[in-house]
Amino acid sequence: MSLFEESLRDCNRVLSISPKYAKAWYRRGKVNTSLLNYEDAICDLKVALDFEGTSSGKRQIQNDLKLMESQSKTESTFQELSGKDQLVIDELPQAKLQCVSTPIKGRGRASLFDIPPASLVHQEEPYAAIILKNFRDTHCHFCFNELPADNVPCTSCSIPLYCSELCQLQAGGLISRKCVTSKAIDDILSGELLKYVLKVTAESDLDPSRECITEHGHECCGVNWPVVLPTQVVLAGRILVKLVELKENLKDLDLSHNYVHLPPESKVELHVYSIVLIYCMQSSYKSELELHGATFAKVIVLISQIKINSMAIVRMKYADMYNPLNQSGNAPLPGDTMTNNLEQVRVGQAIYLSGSLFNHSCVPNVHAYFTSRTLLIRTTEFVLPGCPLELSYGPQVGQWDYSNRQRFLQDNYSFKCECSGCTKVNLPDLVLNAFRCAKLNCSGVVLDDCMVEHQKHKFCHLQETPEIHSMEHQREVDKLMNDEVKNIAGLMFGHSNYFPDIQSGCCLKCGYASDLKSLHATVDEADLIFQSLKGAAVSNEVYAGNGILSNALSSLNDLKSTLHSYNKKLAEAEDILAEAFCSVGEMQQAIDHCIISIQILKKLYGPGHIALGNELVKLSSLQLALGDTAAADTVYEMDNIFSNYYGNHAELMFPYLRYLKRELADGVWPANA
Ligand SMILES: C[S@@+](CC[C@H](N)C(=O)[O-])C[C@H]1O[C@@H](n2cnc3c(N)ncnc32)[C@H](O)[C@@H]1O
Repeated sequence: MSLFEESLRDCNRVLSISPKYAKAWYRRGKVNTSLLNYEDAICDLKVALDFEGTSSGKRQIQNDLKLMESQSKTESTFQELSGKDQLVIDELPQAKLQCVSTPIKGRGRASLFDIPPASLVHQEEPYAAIILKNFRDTHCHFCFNELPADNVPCTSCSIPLYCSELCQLQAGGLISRKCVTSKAIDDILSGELLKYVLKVTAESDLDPSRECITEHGHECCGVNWPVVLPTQVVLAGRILVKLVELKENLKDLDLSHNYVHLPPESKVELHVYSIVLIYCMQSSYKSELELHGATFAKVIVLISQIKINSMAIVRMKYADMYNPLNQSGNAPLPGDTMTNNLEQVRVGQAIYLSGSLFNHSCVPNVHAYFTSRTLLIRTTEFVLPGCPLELSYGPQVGQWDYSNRQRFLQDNYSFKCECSGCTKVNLPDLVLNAFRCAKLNCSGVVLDDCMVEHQKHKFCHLQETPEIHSMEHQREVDKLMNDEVKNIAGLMFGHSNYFPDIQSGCCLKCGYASDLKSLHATVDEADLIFQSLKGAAVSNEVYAGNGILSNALSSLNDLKSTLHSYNKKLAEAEDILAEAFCSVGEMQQAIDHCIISIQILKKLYGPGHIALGNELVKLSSLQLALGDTAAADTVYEMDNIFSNYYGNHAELMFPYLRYLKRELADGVWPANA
């Protein structure tokens, strides 16, 4: 079944009960050979040899040992790809931060000194965390990594599942394994082999200084209420338990909350949930959480604090082909392409007390990610002293337009975003969903009703304080290298007194009026065609002759004559075409469309943004498959982006980076190169 890690743990369990069991050592050696852990495999076989009682058994082990010793000299690709030792990262935040406060955003984090890009500025374990309902059966309830086949359940209620006894123990569970003492085996083994056996059969790798938390303890007494209550309410329960256990029941977590901004029906809901939660917790904490108004009020505030301060713990989801270290343990074959989308999935929800002091920006200068349940925050650009460090709570400029970002932040966090991306005019917001001017040779922007409304809002801001903003706008404009965009922007912001009269359907550059209804109809029609092409590409139903590709190409032309050249829909259409051409083996066409998609995204996000990293993975993979030497530059660019956002953790988070770099270094090109 190729479940090598699981087999290894089974062997360990057997050996902790019966440390002299030669067959289990022999099996362990075989499993370690499959995992290419030759050093351990050789030790396993040596121990097996010492414990083996029969001469035929000893002969067999000796033969295997010889074979393994010669095998271990030839290092394999897979060993390098999965070499976990090389992925152990020991890095602590270096930069000094300060807490600042502004009237609009409240408290926030800022730099004290210059901080170079890719610096780790924050690292924190959660105060409390919980797995999301959809992942209860697939991910470890403590570390949130994917569960192996031999998962370990909670010792009392068997509902939460853990990936190892270590996680079970840290989540407050008990383990039953006995510790093997040297007395039991030192009549046979000595020296290095004795140490090796004791290490393998040790009770657990738990560092005694590490905190063990009764994260779930109170929930398993009686009815399984966490399945029924919303995640945020269960998380509130876990925080209460922690406060009680630390004898700090009355302490306020000092986090901001949105209770006053909530509509009446949401307030009522909060009151009901707080009563239900306290009742549920009575079986474990009757005396600490009394049924009276003060306790309910505390829980109401706590849940509203969780609403705006908790963070989603995310994991990357790869299509099988993407992951060089997939279940089967096979690296992708040379020529395998990685054109599917990489998806981020939210597996858990947690409260990080200091991490929640980072405010939001739609043009963030720091990036948050997670290893296990640890929050890590890294700068993505050079930060000057005193500059606020702001991460994105979800939406970013280039990804969504102004109105969608504002709506998301209002709905989920109850605030009106006042970041620089939302208060200053920026070109991505202008072109992201824009149409193109229908007049010949005009490259102007045409906005529809709702886009006009939002751009007007920003221009009002601009009109109020033109002298402060003009320099900023000039810088914005300079950042964009493309002449066409420079023209549009120059026309709009070039003269400080110029305030264009933005009208829906009219070109901002020449004033020519377009028929918005027919523009929308063309886009809707093309949308349908591209969605069906996408579906066909995913299910491998695109064939050179079935017309679906030529249909999509003609829709692409329609889109090009309707949408502004940097409209995001064009990037998406080019991306779908790249995937479809790849699925029919037309690699050069796939590369060409992929490159155009990336060019558009660069205009929207700016070069070096992580959104481009994923696209560059696709491009480099296609280029490597075709033996295109441009792959070297693409891999270099991709590597820079991932290193900027994930520092030393880049290859740990995205194992295929190592594979792509290695393929490039080895020059593993297909025959037609
Ligand atoms: C997680 S807290 C951040 C810390 C918070 N400023 C404090 O004083 O505790 C999120 C809250 O900060 C404020 N905030 C964060 N980013 C903001 C932004 N870009 N614009 C306006 N308010 C913001 C909002 O009140 C939001 O609900």
